[in-house]
Amino acid sequence: MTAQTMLGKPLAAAVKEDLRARVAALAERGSVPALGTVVVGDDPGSLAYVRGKHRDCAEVGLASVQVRLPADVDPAELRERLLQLNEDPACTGYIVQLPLPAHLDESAVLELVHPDKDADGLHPTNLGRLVLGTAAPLPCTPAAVLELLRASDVELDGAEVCVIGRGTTVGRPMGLLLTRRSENATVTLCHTGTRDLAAHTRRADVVVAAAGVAGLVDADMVAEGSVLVGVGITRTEDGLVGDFHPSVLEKAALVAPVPGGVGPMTRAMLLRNVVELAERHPVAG
Ligand SMILES: Nc1nc2c(c(=O)[nH]1)N[C@@H](CN(C=O)c1ccc(C(=O)N[C@@H](CCC(=O)O)C(=O)O)cc1)CN2
Ligand SMILES: [Mg+2]
Repeated sequence: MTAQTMLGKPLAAAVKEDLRARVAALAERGSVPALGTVVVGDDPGSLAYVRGKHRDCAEVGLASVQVRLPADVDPAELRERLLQLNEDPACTGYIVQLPLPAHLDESAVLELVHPDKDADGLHPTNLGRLVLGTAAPLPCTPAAVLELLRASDVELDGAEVCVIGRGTTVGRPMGLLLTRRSENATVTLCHTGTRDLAAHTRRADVVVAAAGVAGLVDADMVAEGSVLVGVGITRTEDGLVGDFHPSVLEKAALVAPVPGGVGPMTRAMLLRNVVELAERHPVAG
């Protein structure tokens, strides 16, 4: 079997087209939504991702504003800037680009973002809403994985899904999304302490790999005809490498590649969150 691929770009383009119309409708009602980005330090990868977010905003007609702070910023100064964004009526929602420098407590920083302005869906209140199944902005990467699976008509009802990675931005919320009644999957959440990873991945209809370990899952570890979604990404001398070894392509039915699969959709999901926040809490621009 040679796997088909689930590509993120065409799907992201369709999402953006829908969002452009919704942003135009908001503008007609006098509301101009804007995304804020907060970058601490000058990590080239983070700066590139944030540049992409501002470009994406412009593409769909959203305004955007960037806050940049030095890598050694005083936590009190960062707090002050986030509280200003919480109060700023021109900012619909914002994100704090991760990872943060080591002297900052990531969870404490994310908790400073007002839940109504949480464009990344990572505030504890919004993660709690995800647990309860009430309306909330969804974390962008798990939402992107779900949209890719839906677009390819992957049957999730009753499916065995193995998620590799227990982080707050991907693995844990991924498990919560997939086990909602509307998705109805059975999820096994694996991590670095999992004793026999292959036993879990081999049993799965769908594997979502967010470990960030290049080539971690090879053909021998997956079922014939399975659906594989790559999230983890490693930069090597040979370029970007995902968590799935290329050998899986001979065994799987459907693969979301790295790069080119989940990444572009993650960006589109951030835009969708901003537009939904604006529709829920309109402000005059
Ligand atoms: N506050 C946040 N920080 C981070 C998030 C996030 O969702 N919110 N996710 C990642 C970085 N990220 C967005 O911020 C992101 C990563 C990768 C891609 C992407 O399109 N990847 C491409 C490859 C492009 C490349 O790296 O050269 C792909 O997979 O095809 C988009 C967004 C961590 N921080
Ligand atoms: Mg830290």
